Amino acid sequence: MTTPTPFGARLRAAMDARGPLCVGIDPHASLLADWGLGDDVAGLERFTRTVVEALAERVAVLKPQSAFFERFGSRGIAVLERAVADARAAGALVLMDAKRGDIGSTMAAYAAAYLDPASPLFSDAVTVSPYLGFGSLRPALDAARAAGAGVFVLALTSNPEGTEVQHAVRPDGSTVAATVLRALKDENAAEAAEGRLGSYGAVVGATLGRAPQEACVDLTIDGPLLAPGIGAQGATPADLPSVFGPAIKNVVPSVSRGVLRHGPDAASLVAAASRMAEEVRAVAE
Ligand SMILES: O=C(O)c1cc(=O)[nH]c(=O)n1[C@@H]1O[C@H](COP(=O)(O)O)[C@@H](O)[C@H]1O
Repeated sequence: MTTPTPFGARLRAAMDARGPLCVGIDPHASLLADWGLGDDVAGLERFTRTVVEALAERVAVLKPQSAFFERFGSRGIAVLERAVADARAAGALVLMDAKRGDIGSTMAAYAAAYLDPASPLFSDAVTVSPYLGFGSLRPALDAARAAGAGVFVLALTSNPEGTEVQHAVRPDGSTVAATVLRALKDENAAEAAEGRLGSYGAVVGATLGRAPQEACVDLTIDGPLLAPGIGAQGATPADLPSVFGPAIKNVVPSVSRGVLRHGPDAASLVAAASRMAEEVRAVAE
């Protein structure tokens, strides 16, 4: 059996070739309505197919938000499966935004769902939540390594409520977020030693302003940093340097509604993503 190319290396190649932008596929009911589509499986299917056809050959990463598919039950999941396969076939990396988190034995089942190449929902990477303890994520971390896939762990999220958990201080004086980031750096050590981007990423909101730099949060995890919050949540690409400092070279800026609101016209979606990619390029260089 051949060893799969690690996710971090595949992501770096995609970022170099296409720019680092991630576009989220978040079929909100309000967006379906704005696009003239029904809030039903047919509308979901049309919305998703339009986004994948417009962007999967262009952007580095597409990030379907599982919740918007789950709300339609098994037929929604079928649309999600198809989107994952079509997007990957067109050359985009698929980051499944599922934010799973559970005890280790259940996490193993989530890993089987998203990180086992035999699964219909197998994705290049998945988002997970570390709030049952970073160690509970071990089955996902191990499954990702075996499959050449990646894991993005919530560290400093874009929403204002996140601070009550993430900024909590542990008995050793470090914050919960810093502990998560340090654990990710350890996971990435082997790939970093070979000079490669690690496969274990952190989620750090683009909305945080200078807070991480002022608090001296160490974002040098040797892996990718997913930065959601651009667009509808108020952040812009121009905010990225002050949030991330020198770690900006590993940032994957993520936008959903800020691009999706330009649909349903495919050319308008492409133009919106291109504008965003250009703004990102201007600040990341
Ligand atoms: O993991 C995520 O993608 C994520 C983490 C975070 O801290 N904040 C955040 O907004 N997200 C997701 O990123 C997307 C943001 O969507 P927009 O606000 O429309 O760009 C949603 O799918 C959120 O679930």
